[in-house]
Amino acid sequence: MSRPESSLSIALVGPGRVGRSLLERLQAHAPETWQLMAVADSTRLRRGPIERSEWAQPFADEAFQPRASDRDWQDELLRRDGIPVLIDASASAEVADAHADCLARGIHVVTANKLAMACPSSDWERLRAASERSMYGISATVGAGLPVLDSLRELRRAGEPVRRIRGVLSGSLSALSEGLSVGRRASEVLETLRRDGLTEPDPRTDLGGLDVARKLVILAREAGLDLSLDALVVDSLVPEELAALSLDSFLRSGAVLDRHVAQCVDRAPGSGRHLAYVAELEVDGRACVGLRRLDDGDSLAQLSGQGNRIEVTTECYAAAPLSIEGPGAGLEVTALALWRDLVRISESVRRCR
Ligand SMILES: NC(=O)C1=CN([C@@H]2O[C@H](COP(=O)(O)OP(=O)(O)OC[C@H]3O[C@@H](n4cnc5c(N)ncnc54)[C@H](OP(=O)(O)O)[C@@H]3O)[C@@H](O)[C@H]2O)C=CC1
Ligand SMILES: N[C@@H](CC=O)C(=O)O
Repeated sequence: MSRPESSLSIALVGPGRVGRSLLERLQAHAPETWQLMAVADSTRLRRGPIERSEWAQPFADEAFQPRASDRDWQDELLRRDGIPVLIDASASAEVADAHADCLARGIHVVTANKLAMACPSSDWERLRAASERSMYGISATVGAGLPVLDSLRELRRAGEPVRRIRGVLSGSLSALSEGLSVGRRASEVLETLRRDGLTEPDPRTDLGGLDVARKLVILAREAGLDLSLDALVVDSLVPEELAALSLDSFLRSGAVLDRHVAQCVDRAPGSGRHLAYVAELEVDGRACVGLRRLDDGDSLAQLSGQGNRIEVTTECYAAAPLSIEGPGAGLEVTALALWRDLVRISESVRRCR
């Protein structure tokens, strides 16, 4: 006998490229019992319940207000009968800071935003403890939903210690490395990647290695290893003189970027003919991310497009690492990862009834 769907009361923060893709999916496929109770961007708030026909365009009419306190709509989510869920599809530190509070108050959180999971060590214990109170869906934060975080969590629960993680963790840098290998200019490749929704809102977060560093911290934490951003060696592809410019000025500085990236390519460690931006973590805590020249036989040299590959070495997976490969960025795969976490919350609540 099929049981009724759980009713979810959803608030979505960050209806940008990823957020809109998810809203379209929700509008088309969410069970009737799911309600959209709030949508907020950096300045606007639309309170619900919102008519389903308007989910994909929540700010299309004037039915929104300036965004003030989030506490009000969070309180309302908690007062409703449905299961309260916050979806964070922003890249905002302010929204990330609210994850631990929401989880501690009984609001489940589903996020594409990596900032909370990659927080400083001093904040980590609080977030970890809060995520035992409510469900924390983080599948979208690494590999755009490739099943790597689930695998690491299961290895940890099974008592199988992780010794090493190595991989290509950025879809945009994977595609950039491929473009550079065949002689394309960095600025030209970057423009296409931005248009296709593969970069961070500010692509310097990708080029500077910070996005990859955050993902490595998230992988390490999910594997039960102690790593924080300040312990990582990060090789940046962003020239210093472009680091503090406004986004528009940075995007107009293609020639400077191209010269700098060409120097980074010349200086990249290794002797092979394949370029890749590689993340490495050893069990003793040594961790680095940077551009490398890889030999033909290297498994990471075989990637194309926005391909990611994550290799996990454990005692059982010693001779050959556990390897997970697939597209590591993209609006639809990321929205699908968020959707899968929502379905997981809905099903797990249904099972507990
Ligand atoms: N693209 C991809 O392949 C993947 C992306 N992600 C993650 O998805 C997230 C979203 O990326 P993307 O959709 O490209 O980003 P966008 O810039 O397109 O959208 C970001 C959204 O967040 C909103 N926002 C910004 N600051 C705040 C704030 N303080 N409070 C509420 N909303 C805010 C923006 O609103 P406003 O317009 O008002 O600023 C906008 O609606 C990022 O964290 C990214 O790392 C994760 C995996 C893969
Ligand atoms: N900008 C990121 C998107 C996913 O996290 C990437 O390039 O991998």
